[in-house]
Amino acid sequence: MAFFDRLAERIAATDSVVSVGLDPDPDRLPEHVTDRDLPRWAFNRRIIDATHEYAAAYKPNAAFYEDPDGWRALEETIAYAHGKDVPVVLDAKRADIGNTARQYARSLDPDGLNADAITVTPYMGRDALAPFLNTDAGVFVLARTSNSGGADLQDLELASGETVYERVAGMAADLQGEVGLVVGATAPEELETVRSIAPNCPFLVPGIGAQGGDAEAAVEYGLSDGVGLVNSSRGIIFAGETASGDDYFRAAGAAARQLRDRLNDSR
Ligand SMILES: O=c1ccn([C@@H]2O[C@H](COP(=O)(O)O)[C@@H](O)[C@H]2O)c(=O)[nH]1
Repeated sequence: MAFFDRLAERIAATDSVVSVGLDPDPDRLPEHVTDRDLPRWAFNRRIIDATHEYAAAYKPNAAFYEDPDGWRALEETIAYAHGKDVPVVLDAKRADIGNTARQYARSLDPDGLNADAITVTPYMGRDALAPFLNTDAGVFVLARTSNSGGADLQDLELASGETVYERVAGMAADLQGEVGLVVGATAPEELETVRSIAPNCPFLVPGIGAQGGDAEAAVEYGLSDGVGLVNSSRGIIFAGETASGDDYFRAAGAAARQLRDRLNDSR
């Protein structure tokens, strides 16, 4: 089944558009997982157990797994999320010349990492995105990112009068495939603009919680026909930082539930 149909089913089943970001920063892992064989996997497993009923998706950022043990932890994490029926968006911000992009796209293959969707960067243009598009997997194209430097290039005005991020949104909306857009909740006006350019694209909206973005705008503009994802990573997985033992993970579950409920107030 195509990614956004599966995501729609998951959103309906959980009544949630929350994407739980699995970014297990080694410097912030609780002591009781650091002595395990694969601490990031041990941590993610407990987080998934605590949050899956509120999770429309999980979003591991590849940056937190870029070493041999990390890759094993990521494989285990994705398989475990699938065991709970939760789709996984690999936030890897890939794309490259064709033969290289084809290798990156293996992250979406069942005999690769088996992620359900991936984030890609539009900077190299359409051909660099093509290898990600001819499958049922979801492809979220970075349009207007949540960091302050996102404005440096993405807000530049082109000779046509449109901004770079508007051009990216238009290009992505024209692509064939399971295409969505990444637009940060820290840029609510840009969120509204991108929604008007790409009315049928589901958005992946990071930047709420730790980055202080606008959760209400994320819901108002992030969803297309009810489908889209609003991500929080540190705000959920480290919600229990001052707690210990099982309370640590209970706090993550409570944070995911509270975010679901808060977002649902605006749906
Ligand atoms: O524009 C973007 C694109 C990606 N991200 C990623 O989302 C999470 C956000 O984490 P928080 O802890 O909720 O701030 C993280 O993996 C980022 O790399 C983003 O923030 N903004």
